[in-house]
Amino acid sequence: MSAQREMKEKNPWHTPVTIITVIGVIAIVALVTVAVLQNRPVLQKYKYGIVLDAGSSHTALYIYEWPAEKDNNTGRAEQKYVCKVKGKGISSYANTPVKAGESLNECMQEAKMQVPTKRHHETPLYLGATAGMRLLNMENSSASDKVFQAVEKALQRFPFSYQGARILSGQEEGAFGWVTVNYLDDRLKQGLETTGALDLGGASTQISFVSKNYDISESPSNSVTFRLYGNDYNLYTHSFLCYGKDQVLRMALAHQTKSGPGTILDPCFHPGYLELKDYSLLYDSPCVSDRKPQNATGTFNHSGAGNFKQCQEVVKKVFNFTSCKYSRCSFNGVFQPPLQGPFGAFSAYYYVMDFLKLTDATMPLKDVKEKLANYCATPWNEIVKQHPEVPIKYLAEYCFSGTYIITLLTDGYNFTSESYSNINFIKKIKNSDAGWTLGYMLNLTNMIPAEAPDSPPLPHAGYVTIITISALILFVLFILSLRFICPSFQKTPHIV
Ligand SMILES: O=P(O)(O)OP(=O)(O)OP(=O)(O)OC[C@H]1O[C@@H](n2cnc3c(O)ncnc32)[C@H](O)[C@@H]1O
Repeated sequence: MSAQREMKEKNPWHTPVTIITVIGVIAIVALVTVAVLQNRPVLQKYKYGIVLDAGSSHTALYIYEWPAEKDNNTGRAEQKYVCKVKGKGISSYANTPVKAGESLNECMQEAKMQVPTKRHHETPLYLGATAGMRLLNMENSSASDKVFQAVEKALQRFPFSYQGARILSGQEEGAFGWVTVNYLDDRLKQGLETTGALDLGGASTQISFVSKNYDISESPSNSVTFRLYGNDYNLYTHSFLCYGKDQVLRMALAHQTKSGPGTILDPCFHPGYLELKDYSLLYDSPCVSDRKPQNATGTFNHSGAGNFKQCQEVVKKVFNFTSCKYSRCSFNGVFQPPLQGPFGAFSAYYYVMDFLKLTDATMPLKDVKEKLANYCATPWNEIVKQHPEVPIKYLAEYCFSGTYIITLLTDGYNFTSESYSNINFIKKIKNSDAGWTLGYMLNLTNMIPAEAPDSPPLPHAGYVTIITISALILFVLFILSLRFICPSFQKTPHIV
């Protein structure tokens, strides 16, 4: 008997405190394990959406993906893939509509490879056309219908869930660009101050921003209201048709050639630049067709003078600053409330300013103008030598486009030397291109809820930490209380 008791007293595993401690530790480990495993992220599955941006200059196909179990709520849709369609925009196939459809095949085949086969049938496919088709539709609506028929036929051959092809209004283009920028920046979900959107295309340009001082009643047609994640937004947006950079170049050239001279000395092109151009091609657009001079010859010599200041004067002539029936206007008698907040400028704003190395937001406006003036004055042969990799068409136009951008922002939209520093020239936000396509898809798939989704009060790590600490505290209190209530649970055994 006494040997047995001696063994028990020597072996600490046999004391009640030890047994309770072991059981307690096992319980805590089990509790924490369950907490960790239960909340462990499950293997992610994705859903997809495809949007074709049928612009005036070209078409691009975007594939977006988002976590399958979170659509409608918390998962963020992101750009997975982009395919640039070869050739020009679909509006350029007005005389050969079937080719508009065929031009999309290569990118659509790519899309088939990019989206997992089992998701093909549930993947929505949209085509949105912008200013190129807006102009074609104005000019020749039956040609525009035929282009759409051909495009529809081509897209319906693919196994995706085809949702239609249509022309976006300028207002939609502006508003969805704004949604994209603010969605990708997580500004909508967090209810933060929003970023305005400046989009410069080939045939139209859009400005969209939220302004505290915007009285909708002054110009209801410029207002778009949203309720997103529980917040109300009253967005000002305007799209200027014909004010994309390709159409403005036509207008500037039309202005310079209006008296029908054989040669024009254009300050917006580099000294030494000389190109024989076709009058009928220049005037082949509703933006300029009414200005075609009666006695115009077949061609004209387009030569460069490379003078930024004079170029600004030429560019200013495409704007009408004289009439405004509202309290304030941008140009062409269009209402614009006071500018507010930061702005993201994308599409051609970015392509041009990036090439000119003028995207640094800290660069003062006067330095931007100075650099641009130097660039415009550089002889054409030097420019070509310095940039052998850049297509000649783009290269020839950067002086003009840069000057147009600065003139549009300052004289057109009224950005000052101070507020110019609020503009960020952006291409992508978190790997997704800035543009209207993502906002368009989010809207059509109802992926941004009007009300804020319920979210767990704590993040996963916080939840596990609190469970662990609480369990440990409870356990220590339990052991202490046992010792207090029942002195026989003392650690030192009493030997009788
Ligand atoms: O919105 P719309 O007006 O329909 O036009 P788009 O959709 O075709 O417009 P993009 O944003 O694709 O392009 C805008 C313009 O920028 C031009 N562009 C594209 N890449 C460029 C680059 O690398 N350098 C200079 N210009 C570029 C293009 O030719 C257009 O004139």
